[in-house]
Amino acid sequence: MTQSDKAKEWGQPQLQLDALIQAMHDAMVAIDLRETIVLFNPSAERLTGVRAEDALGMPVSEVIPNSRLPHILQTGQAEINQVQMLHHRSIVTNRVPVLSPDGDVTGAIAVFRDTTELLDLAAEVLHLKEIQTLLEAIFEATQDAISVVDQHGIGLRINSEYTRLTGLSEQDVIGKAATVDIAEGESMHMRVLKTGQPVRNVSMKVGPYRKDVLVNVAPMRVHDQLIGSVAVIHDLSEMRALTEQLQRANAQIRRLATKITFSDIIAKSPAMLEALEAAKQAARTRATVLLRGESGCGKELFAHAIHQASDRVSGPFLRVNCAALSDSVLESELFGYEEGAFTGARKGGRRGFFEESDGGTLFLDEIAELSIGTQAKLLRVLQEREIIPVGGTRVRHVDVRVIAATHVNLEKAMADGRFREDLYYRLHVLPIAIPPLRKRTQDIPLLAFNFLTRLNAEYGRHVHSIADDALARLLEYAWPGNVRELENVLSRALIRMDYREQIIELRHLVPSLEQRDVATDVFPVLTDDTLANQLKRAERIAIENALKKAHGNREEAAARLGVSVRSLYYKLSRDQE
Ligand SMILES: Nc1ncnc2c1ncn2[C@@H]1O[C@H](COP(=O)(O)OP(=O)(O)OP(=O)(O)O)[C@@H](O)[C@H]1O
Repeated sequence: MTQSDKAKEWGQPQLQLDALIQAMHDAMVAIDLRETIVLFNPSAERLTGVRAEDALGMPVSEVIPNSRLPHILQTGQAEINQVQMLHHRSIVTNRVPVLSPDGDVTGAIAVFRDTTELLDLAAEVLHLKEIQTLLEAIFEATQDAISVVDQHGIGLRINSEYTRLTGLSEQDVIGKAATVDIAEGESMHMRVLKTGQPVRNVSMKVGPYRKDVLVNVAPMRVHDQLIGSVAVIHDLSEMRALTEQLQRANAQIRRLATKITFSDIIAKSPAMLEALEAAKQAARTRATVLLRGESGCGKELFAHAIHQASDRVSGPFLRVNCAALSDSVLESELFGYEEGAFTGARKGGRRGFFEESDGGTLFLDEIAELSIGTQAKLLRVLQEREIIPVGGTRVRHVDVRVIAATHVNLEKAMADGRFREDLYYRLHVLPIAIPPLRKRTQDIPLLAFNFLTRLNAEYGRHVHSIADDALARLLEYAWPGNVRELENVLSRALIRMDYREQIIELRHLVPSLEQRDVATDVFPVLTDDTLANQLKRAERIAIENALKKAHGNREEAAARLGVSVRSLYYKLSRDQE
């Protein structure tokens, strides 16, 4: 047969129909009125496992017992989309009668397809949906921020932790380039998409708040094809804050463990040298000492040094913060209690701080916080050198040197009736005033370099100097938190610095010094003082703020304050006294 003969033959409808039936993915079985199989296509062979030559001419009930085709012959009614089992496979069948042009039933035909694969697929989709729900839950529940981009570096997904950390919402990130969240550093998503390799623990700054973070990014692949990358971002500032706290606590422990002596107290200013001299003299006596000075100016340091230089050095040194405990607890802590003093579980007596420090020194910090009742008891101990434990009657003799400290204006507290006059005079035998740091700026460079030496050792750094403008800022700042604040500011500056930097610049200090706004500055210094002093301090804070806004330019600061430059210079020099 020639090609054109074949083409002609193919033009006949019957041949086309046959070819179609043979090639169909659906199985087809047809019977005549005698219920004999007259059509059995290859898909029917595949589904039933019966060869066409064995099926054709056979009664359908013998080949496919549940075909229901004889029933169709009888009823002449079609059955559409019937689900049934065939050799353990699930199939869907359409059964229709074959009608003559007159409408008589001349046979029946069944078209059926295997739906097992479809059902398996449906189950798989369901399983995938479950996995997706699970992943979504993990995605949102994790405490790490996550961002996902596609193979072109376009943002696909972020979780809510990402928004909390970076301050960027879905609107800012989804559909945008992977670089949108970078404040400092290279986009790790882009690097991973370029190299196909994961990156680990890269530090950078992200978002409008320039959050310090540590980033891990991994490529996402499906069948070896890179389809994007996923980044897990850890908040480094929280970690740093915790590390900082830990280091400070460790430093504090080390300081407590090492004995502090007068040589550890850094002093250059005449006011401080005078206070130091007074403390050295006090150490030679057994008299009660009262240390006065603002918070963080070194009162505890002085107390330690006095004890170390005294003849009680081999005895214990104990500190009680009178502000930290409630009145009743404080009394039993100070004077101890005897068995039965408390009902319930706290049975058995206990020695108080006075007994514990027998032969040594008891440092009573924040003495102005004692209630009037406890003040009376303390006065008795100071006068009689005797204590009576809470709930007890037996008097015990104690040999304790008391060093008291306060940042409160005791004269005013006395005038207000909050501090006993007799106790005031009893404590005031040897008062030592430790000046606030702003009154002794001469000490600042020396203190700063000493702290740097210690902090370098603590943080493994090599910071050796402070830039001129940074030092100038340290000198003009008001230091409401005194030496403790200076120590903290330097410590934060070191943490803020890059590991390679060795000089403290103004920018390393600015955030710490500017974080304190007027309100927090005013409160610690404006309490318990004369009106003149309070006004002076308020004025100083106003000047400080104006200088801050004028970036240290005194002419501009004077203009802002509406005073002459001369008058500003005068006020500044008066504050340095
Ligand atoms: N002259 C100084 N030389 C070296 N370090 C100092 C000096 N003054 C204070 N410091 C340090 O500053 C910090 C605060 O000092 P300290 O605890 O003695 O202050 P304080 O007046 O007792 O504070 P508070 O009233 O808040 O308890 C400490 O770490 C201390 O070592």
